[in-house]
Amino acid sequence: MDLVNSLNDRLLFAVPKKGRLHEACLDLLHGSDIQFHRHSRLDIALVKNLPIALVFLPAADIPTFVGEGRVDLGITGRDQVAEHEVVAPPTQTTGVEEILDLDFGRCNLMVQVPQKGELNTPEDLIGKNVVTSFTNLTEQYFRALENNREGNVNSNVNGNGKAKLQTTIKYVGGSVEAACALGVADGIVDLVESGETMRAAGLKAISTVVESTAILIKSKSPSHPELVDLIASRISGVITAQKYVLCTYNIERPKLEAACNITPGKRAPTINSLEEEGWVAVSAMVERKRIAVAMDDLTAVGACDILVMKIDNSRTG
Ligand SMILES: Nc1ncnc2c1ncn2[C@@H]1O[C@H](COP(=O)(O)OP(=O)(O)OP(=O)(O)O)[C@@H](O)[C@H]1O
Ligand SMILES: O=P(O)(O)OC[C@H]1O[C@H](OP(=O)(O)OP(=O)(O)O)[C@H](O)[C@@H]1O
Repeated sequence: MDLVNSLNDRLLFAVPKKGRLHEACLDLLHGSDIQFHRHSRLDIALVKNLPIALVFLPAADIPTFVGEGRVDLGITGRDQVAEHEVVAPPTQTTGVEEILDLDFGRCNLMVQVPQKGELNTPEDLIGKNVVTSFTNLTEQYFRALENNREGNVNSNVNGNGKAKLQTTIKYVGGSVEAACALGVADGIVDLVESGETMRAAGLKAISTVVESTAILIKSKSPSHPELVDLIASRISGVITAQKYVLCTYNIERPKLEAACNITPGKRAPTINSLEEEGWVAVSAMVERKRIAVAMDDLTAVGACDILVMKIDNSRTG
């Protein structure tokens, strides 16, 4: 098969090839009925049931490919888009547009220093060594910090007219947390989710550079705009289905208002009369993370026969 020619007329959709976002992206594709078979060692897979080709790329490279319009659609972290945009700010024709927040891959890019030590604020790191995989955002962060420092007069200007950074920023590709213990860095800028990696390395967070989740992005002029809308709508349906459950219960009409305040639904609760005089049946979407408390509260106001159902898929407004 001539793979390159078979990419003609297909929407190109970039997906992280490994790492923290990979599995969740495969689940999203599956839930959106995007069917493909990926041959081992091949980073391109043709979708069987839609004119789309999936391109498996490192999450860090996806903003570049989408931003330059080589790839139409992509999933990556908001942190990666921000890192890319420091060096390639969006123009009218280049850059990416965020279409959807995918509600997974939640983490913060944070400034971290040893738990025990004299460094307690980001300003304490000015003039010291900082190690990170996010050199552009880190440089931008420390440049702002150095510029804002009271009484800062930095006449030391480099070739591109920018003040020379007093803080030294070094790149490492992974295991950033080891840098302080190994004496390579005084502080680091790295991602924190649960904080376990940070604490295990004897570090503490002292500031947030960027808050991140996985996002669906598109190029400024995608080749198949109608397909972009279709994919966004399918993915949005899957995300909503993962985020909500359907809760149904019976309640006496006088208690209905109190119950509806607990389960207002996404738009509004559906209310049907029961054959039994004075009783109604209610169904409403409830955020999965709120459902246990909602059931407690519904019981307290007199709801009964409370059932909770998983939503397989959805299309909601
Ligand atoms: N601990 C985490 N929790 C949630 N999301 C994370 C976490 N670490 C990274 N991410 C998100 O996933 C993106 C990709 O990071 P990850 O480190 O998995 O990529 P990678 O470098 O391609 O993979 P690997 O680390 O396996 O080489 C990050 O830019 C961030 O948006
Ligand atoms: O706060 P936590 O839940 O502990 O997660 C944070 C860790 O996750 C990411 O690394 P990953 O494990 O993906 O590997 P890496 O260090 O090689 O990038 C990130 O770089 C942190 O090291």
